Amino acid sequence: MYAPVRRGCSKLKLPEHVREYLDRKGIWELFPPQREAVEKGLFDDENLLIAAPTASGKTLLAEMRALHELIESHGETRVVYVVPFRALAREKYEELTNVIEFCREKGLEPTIEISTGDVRRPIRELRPGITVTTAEKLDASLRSRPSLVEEVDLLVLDEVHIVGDRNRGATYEALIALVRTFREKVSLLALSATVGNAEELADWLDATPVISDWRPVKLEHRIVEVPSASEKDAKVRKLIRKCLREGGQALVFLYSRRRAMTEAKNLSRTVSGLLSEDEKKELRTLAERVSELGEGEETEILAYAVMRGVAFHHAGLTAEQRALVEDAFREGLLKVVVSTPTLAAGVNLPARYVIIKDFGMRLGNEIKPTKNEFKQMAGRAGRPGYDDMGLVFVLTTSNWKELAEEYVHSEADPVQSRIWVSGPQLRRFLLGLVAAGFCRQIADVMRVALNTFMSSVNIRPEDAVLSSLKMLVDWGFLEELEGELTATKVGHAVSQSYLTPDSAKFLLRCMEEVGTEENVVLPSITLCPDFQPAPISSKSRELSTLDAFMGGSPSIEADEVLELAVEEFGYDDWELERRLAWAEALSDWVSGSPDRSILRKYDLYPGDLYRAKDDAAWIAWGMSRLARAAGITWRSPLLSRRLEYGVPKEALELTEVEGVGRTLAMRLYRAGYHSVRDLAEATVPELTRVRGIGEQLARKILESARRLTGT
Ligand SMILES: Nc1ncnc2c1ncn2[C@@H]1O[C@H](COP(=O)(O)OP(=O)(O)OP(=O)(O)O)[C@@H](O)[C@H]1O
Repeated sequence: MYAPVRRGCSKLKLPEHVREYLDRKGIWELFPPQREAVEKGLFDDENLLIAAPTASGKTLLAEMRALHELIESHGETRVVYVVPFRALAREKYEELTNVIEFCREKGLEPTIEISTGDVRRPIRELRPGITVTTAEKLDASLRSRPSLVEEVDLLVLDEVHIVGDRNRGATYEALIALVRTFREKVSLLALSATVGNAEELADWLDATPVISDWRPVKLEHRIVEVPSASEKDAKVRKLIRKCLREGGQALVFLYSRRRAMTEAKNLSRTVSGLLSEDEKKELRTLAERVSELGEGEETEILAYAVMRGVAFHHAGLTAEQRALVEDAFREGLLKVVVSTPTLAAGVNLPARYVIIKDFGMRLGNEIKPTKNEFKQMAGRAGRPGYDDMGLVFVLTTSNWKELAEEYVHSEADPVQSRIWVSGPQLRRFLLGLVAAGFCRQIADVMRVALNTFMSSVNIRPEDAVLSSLKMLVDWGFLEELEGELTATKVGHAVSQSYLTPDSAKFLLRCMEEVGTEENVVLPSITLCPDFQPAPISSKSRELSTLDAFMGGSPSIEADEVLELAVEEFGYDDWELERRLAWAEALSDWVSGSPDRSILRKYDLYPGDLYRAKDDAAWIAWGMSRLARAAGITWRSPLLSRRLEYGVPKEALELTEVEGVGRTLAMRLYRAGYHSVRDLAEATVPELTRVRGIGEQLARKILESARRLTGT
């Protein structure tokens, strides 16, 4: 049953349940892009691409569409909501939970799940309801469960312009091509920022475009010419004071994590004088939580700034710290966030003032920001419901003023396909198609390739596909006989591990030619391209890099790994140095060295360390599968789990006990508890003698240990 929406759009008909849902959310009128989407078939099973600015209500359209399909199917539809960044998943999951709750109140039984991160634990099934996931996770899952593709009814592609991203674009594009080829009945809702070629994207997706530059809050740009860096600092402080006095919040963007941290510290002096006593009290509590969630100097500085109403935000923070900062900023408690552009790309965090401090900076071969980065950052200005206007301040010297003007007045750049220029991802995609059984013939592979964005804009994929397939055959991952393709045993293992074939080939060589002991495996991991090294310092070491990560004893094996890496990937000294520094840091990690000392020794951010150990645990797991498939004896059986938990072999067992993480496992081990059985036989008073264990935790540990040992 359809009913008109109240006020402002009387001609528009909405399904009754959608109207009720909007009523409950207090939404009485649709925004212009939303009206257009309804008129163009949001509720009529149409594929749609919505390209509109931040906060123009795209997510709400996805909620309405999902709700409608769930109600119409009596709760049976399976909606897959794909996000390009893990950080976005949590936010979307929370919003979409409202849809599921609404359906359940109507007596239906759909569920909502979030599945991101670890590709070692694939999605097993798509249940009726909504699954929020990342492109990587879904792509990896399709390798072990290809039939998942037939379970996708509605595919929501959030931030689909990320297809043009240098690092993540290829996987997103490949995934879309795969689902569209093998699930003809899928309906699509693609959401995008405003991009220069939204119509081309829509064409590719067979979707009706809804393109709008309507914003809920007006945006105004001010280009501010500043003669010197020191005057930039003074200018930022002045703007922050003005913004806060007006009751607003500010985002400051700049291009280095270290400078973001220093800037936050400096600005905290300006901001603290403008806080009320109540705010200071709440911020003290928040700062304590920040300290609990991380270690090291950066955490201390973050807590210091947070106590004064300011935070920095970048990928070096732990996921929990970032979530805390984001929530506190949304609640208005934090007044200023200083960030690298990652925040603009990945998190929905609007503010009244956006200050772009580093306009016209050379980073490598690029002038920063690029136009699309600029649009992303500027687009965060103006908080709907709080601000009448969003103000973007671009601080620049006279030589970049013209470029700033151009950015302000021009359209966003077009999205370009990355798939054919990103060799390793393309090869992973093609190998997966064959190994998972989606394609048997070269012609089948071409059929999928023709569904990529690149093909849809008339760039022919044949040459790239054929040369990549040939490489996969040469490397022993595929076999080809008269156009018929099959994956070899090792090829299957590569595909299921989700390693790129390029990394897998190198890792296999390391294992075959050098060995599989831990001292070979750790540098093999950090030297393969699937390990993406975050900034790390190696200056603390006195020995040569190679000697140092071997704990001071030079090793012929490690030298051989290094040579293979140079041969395969042509790394320069700088790249080798930092990848080897990571091998050393991870070696400290699996030896149980305290987080704090690792962070200090290598000048690391906690988020970078934890991400690196997760990636390394995945690669080690992948290596063990490759070894098995290739008939190589794997001599580091516990390494993947030790990388995950950061403990030596002897203490690993203790981490099976509930409530026992890395730090506690090491403390318990040192206190003489060497097995779960030792713990099961302990008493509460004995356990509370270990630092960090109170009575409650002691009981929990005992219970869990006794359960595990059946005593
Ligand atoms: N028609 C509406 N009336 C009032 N508020 C709305 C309406 N549509 C959406 N909103 C609210 O505006 C805010 C932004 O909407 P939404 O998150 O859907 O935008 P978006 O385009 O998805 O943003 P982003 O690109 O950052 O993800 C949300 O708080 C949402 O509830």
